[in-house]
Amino acid sequence: MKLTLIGNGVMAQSLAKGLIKNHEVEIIGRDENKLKTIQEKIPGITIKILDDNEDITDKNILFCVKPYALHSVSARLSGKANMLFSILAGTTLDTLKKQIEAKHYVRTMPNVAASVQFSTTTITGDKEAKTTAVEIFSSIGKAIWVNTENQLDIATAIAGSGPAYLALIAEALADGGVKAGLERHTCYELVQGLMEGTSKLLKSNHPAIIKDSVMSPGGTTAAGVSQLEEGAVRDSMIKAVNKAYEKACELGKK
Ligand SMILES: NC(=O)C1=CN([C@@H]2O[C@H](COP(=O)(O)OP(=O)(O)OC[C@H]3O[C@@H](n4cnc5c(N)ncnc54)[C@H](O)[C@@H]3O)[C@@H](O)[C@H]2O)C=CC1
Ligand SMILES: O=C(O)[C@@H]1CCC=N1
Repeated sequence: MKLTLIGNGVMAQSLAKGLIKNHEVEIIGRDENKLKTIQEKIPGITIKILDDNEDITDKNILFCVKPYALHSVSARLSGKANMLFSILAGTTLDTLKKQIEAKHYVRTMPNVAASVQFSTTTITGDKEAKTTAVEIFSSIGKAIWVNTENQLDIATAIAGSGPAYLALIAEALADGGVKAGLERHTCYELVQGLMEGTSKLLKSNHPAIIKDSVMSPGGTTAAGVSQLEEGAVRDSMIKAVNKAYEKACELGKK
């Protein structure tokens, strides 16, 4: 299937890198230099500068611009697309329908791990497009269909923004090791392995069981965990997800 990405930013590039393995991919953007660099980095991709009257008739569009750019970019599009897959945080199906013509509308929330085919993507929208949407996003990781846009906004706060939270934790853990005297490259190697191993365990174990199994009475983990509790790490995580969800709702009202 041919997919046309509109936007040449971070997320469009992450998606293009992953999707090119199984699809024909075209990327339309406003920055010629960036497009040329993308073509060098992703062999096989087609690049195109966004016209003032960009014909999207019958195309399958992945809309990848910032939410605030929706109006200005959609004003430059003409014709009726086949499927419109939006990745815009918060932006509702109703808003998309008012701005861009398409036969089917789908909201998706992938993440940057799309570039390594490990995105966790939440999807909702026209039921007629469900099979195709799940197929496309399964080719770049895990695809989860939800029934409401509210669920997608909550998922945005976990898996869309989530790589930033986990990267922040990874960096902080490494900083802790450096403070204690271990070389930084070794700390990053440890953290990378730790994240990968824990992710594998999480596939078949409840988080509380993993935590309990590591925490020996009077041991190192109990000492570390009690410090995390003092820093209100759990509470901060819960609040972070809720703040991000509120922001997605706020973006949807603009
Ligand atoms: N960065 C991430 O991890 C994720 C981002 N998203 C969503 O993806 C979308 C894009 O985000 P990023 O790639 O991070 O942003 P970015 O700033 O890297 O890319 C935005 C793109 O929009 C284009 N653009 C902006 N205004 C334009 C205009 N007036 N005319 C033509 N092109 C215009 C820019 O040139 C750029 O190609 C956002 O809507 C965001 O909510 C969704 C999931 C994850
Ligand atoms: O920060 C944002 O708004 C976008 C949506 C999810 C990840 N990045």
